[in-house]
Amino acid sequence: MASIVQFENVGLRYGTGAEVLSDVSFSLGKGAFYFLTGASGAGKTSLLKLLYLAQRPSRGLIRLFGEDAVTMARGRLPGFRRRIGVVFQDFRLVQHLSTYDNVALPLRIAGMSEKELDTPVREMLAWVGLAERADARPPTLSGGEQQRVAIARAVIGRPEMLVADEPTGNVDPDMAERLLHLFDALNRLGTTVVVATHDLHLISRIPNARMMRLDRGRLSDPTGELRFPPGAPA
Ligand SMILES: Nc1ncnc2c1ncn2[C@@H]1O[C@H](COP(=O)(O)OP(=O)(O)OP(=O)(O)O)[C@@H](O)[C@H]1O
Repeated sequence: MASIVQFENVGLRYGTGAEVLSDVSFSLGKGAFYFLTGASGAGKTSLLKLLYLAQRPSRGLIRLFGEDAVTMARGRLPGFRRRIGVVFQDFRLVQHLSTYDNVALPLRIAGMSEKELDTPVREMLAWVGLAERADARPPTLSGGEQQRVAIARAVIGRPEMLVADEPTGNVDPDMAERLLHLFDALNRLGTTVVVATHDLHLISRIPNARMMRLDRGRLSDPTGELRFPPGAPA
């Protein structure tokens, strides 16, 4: 399988603190589905930030979409980021835009006309159960509703890679399953998916997913040979 991401001996420290990620080496296969697990504080969000280019490593090599992401000129970063859909742990919705406009944003940035984007945006809102909340602004939405807007916005543009940080932390189990189904459908269309979660039930729902586990800043399998979850066919 061709790889879309390669990390070699990556380390990350914030400021002058101790390393929060050390000697992290792995590669992600194009079109595969990964879960990232690990205790609170193990470094999951930090690893995802490196993946979506919000953070540069303190040491090591990162290749993304076949290019060196560490030495890449700053001016090229936005173009790369547009190829990645991100569901942030704290949602980061545009507060003054409606639900509809938040979800439409990636399609507008990609140059789609209002006429073209209306149907996909409305279908996506219906899928995440927010058709009735299309005109509401984020401050009037519940945490679970905001999380669903964030997910809809991240997946609507069919990015090459989807990176999601605890994307079902604020919704009930039925909705979590529905959202996972959305990630699975996107994955079947070719998107490489990386989901950080503590939810073992969710992990068991995608039998072909591979596992990455962080333990205090280190991958529990230092060879980077990422494994299928227990009980799944190898
Ligand atoms: N901006 C920052 N500045 C300094 N230290 C940070 C920063 N962000 C994270 N850390 C530290 O890095 C370590 C890893 O944090 P990170 O958020 O990556 O863990 P996590 O596995 O995502 O945790 P959680 O499951 O609780 O979200 C923690 O010790 C945290 O305090």
